[in-house]
Amino acid sequence: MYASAQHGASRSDILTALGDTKQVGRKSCSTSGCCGQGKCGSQKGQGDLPSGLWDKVKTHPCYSEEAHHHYARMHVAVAPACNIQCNYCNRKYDCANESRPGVVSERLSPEQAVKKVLAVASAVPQMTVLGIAGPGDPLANPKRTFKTFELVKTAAPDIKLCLSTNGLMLPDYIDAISNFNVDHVTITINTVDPEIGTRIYPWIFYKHKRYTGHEAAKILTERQLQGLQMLTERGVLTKVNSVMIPGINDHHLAEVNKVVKSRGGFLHNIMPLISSPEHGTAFGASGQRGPSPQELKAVQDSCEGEMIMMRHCRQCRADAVGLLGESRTAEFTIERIMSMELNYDMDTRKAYRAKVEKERAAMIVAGHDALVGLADVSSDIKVLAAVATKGSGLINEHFGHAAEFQVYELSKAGAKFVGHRRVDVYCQGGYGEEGSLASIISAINDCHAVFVAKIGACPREALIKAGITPVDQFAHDFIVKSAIVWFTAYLKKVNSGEIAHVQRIQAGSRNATVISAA
Ligand SMILES: C[S@@+](CC[C@H](N)C(=O)[O-])C[C@H]1O[C@@H](n2cnc3c(N)ncnc32)[C@H](O)[C@@H]1O
Ligand code: SF4
Ligand code: SF4
Repeated sequence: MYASAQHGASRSDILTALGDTKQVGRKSCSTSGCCGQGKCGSQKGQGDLPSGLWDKVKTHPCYSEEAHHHYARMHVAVAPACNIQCNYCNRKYDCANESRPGVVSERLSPEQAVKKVLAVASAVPQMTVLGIAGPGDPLANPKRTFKTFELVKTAAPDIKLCLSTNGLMLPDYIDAISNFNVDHVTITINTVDPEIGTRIYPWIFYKHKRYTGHEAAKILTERQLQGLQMLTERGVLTKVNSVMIPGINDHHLAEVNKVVKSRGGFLHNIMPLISSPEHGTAFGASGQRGPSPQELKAVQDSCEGEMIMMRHCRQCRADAVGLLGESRTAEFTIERIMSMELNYDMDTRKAYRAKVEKERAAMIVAGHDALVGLADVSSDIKVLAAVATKGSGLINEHFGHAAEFQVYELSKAGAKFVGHRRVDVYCQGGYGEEGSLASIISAINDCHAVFVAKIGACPREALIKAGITPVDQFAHDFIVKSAIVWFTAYLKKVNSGEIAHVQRIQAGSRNATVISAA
């Protein structure tokens, strides 16, 4: 969503919260994308949320794009079994360096899981959410799943609980989900047409029986939609994941979006198929490709309407820990946790959140103020910009250390987060830098600029040669504000004839640019 639509409070509320009442009456923005009341944006965004809903999502890194800069999540791998087979999933393949759904290094008992939650919560005060997302299906392992929730709810009551399911057993566990105060549920719905389902799901196991073909896909779809409706009736916020599989369901995802929206889905996360022959999946073996970033964005854009589209999913491992895009899993192995001193202090966590909220408010105000400057420039140009960040909404990563770039679309409406690109880190200790630089340039080739905290002479020169402007004058400043200020200056130069606006070419090969290997 756009900078102008990233929060549920008005600019005045924010300034008041900041204690800056002097500024409350200052001119607020009046561009087409921003009404100056925080309820703005050319499309439905979280700025349009009623405050009750905003309160539910404002510290959830997956349910709020804006929150993902500040808050972390963790998954505990307590659910090994699954009751269906997807052609893109092989849970036996594990690689500690790989971030991809279904991948885990250690499976945990509920008792180990709660110990891990307390260890992470003590060390990472920005961790707000515990999710169970496999490596199989949480509802195919109900005892382990709900035991974990029960233990965590008692030991760490300030942590939100989440689960991610294929939905087959969802209607049977709606009461348990409500009783354990699971705040957020994700259902993977790749199709609402059983015919398409036959190409994604070879079998399901339901009520002690194995089903295949059309019958299997029909049962799965009906149970998923029934479960979604039941969650909506109970007031549980539901995210729908859809894996985009070119040639199979890409043309059908707009229909999925309509159907899940009509049943009360809150957020739609269309994510790219990850498929490599070495993962040992049916799609990997058949050569089924995933979408390019441009194909993914086009489908996400086509679904943008009444339902909020999630574009910042990192397709995490089933034992992921940290901010989205950051991997701290290796710091919290069972062996290490057992020897850790736990210091789970709710007051410290609360104080940390209060500090984060102040910083967040300052960031939003800075974005609003930058939009005021943009309001005076007329143009319908849109450009993409890549950003190197370690979090907190700041440009605070060195070009050479970035393992991903966040991508923003800049237009008169503001700065809108539209995705991220995983890259090989440029600094390789003197070996292989040329190769990684070429692949980074290929991955962000559709961007006009790259915002970094610092950049060396060699990559700077190569980026300029490729037509991408390296921008380091906003080091450690807010991303959204800086991007808008840079874009305002860019438009002014284009309008005065000082520079010519050129369309950027598409980002490079699919393998170089596909989002996260999660
Ligand atoms: C590992 S699953 C665990 C939760 C549950 N079993 C499910 O499928 O919803 C978490 C998410 O990762 C997605 N996923 C698994 N393998 C994938 C792949 N190869 N490419 C893209 N998404 C994948 C699933 O579709 C699901 O939305
Ligand atoms: S439902 Fe989830 S865990 Fe089961 S096969 Fe599909 S992706 Fe894998
Ligand atoms: S997989 Fe996506 S939705 Fe799940 S925790 Fe990671 S970023 Fe959030």
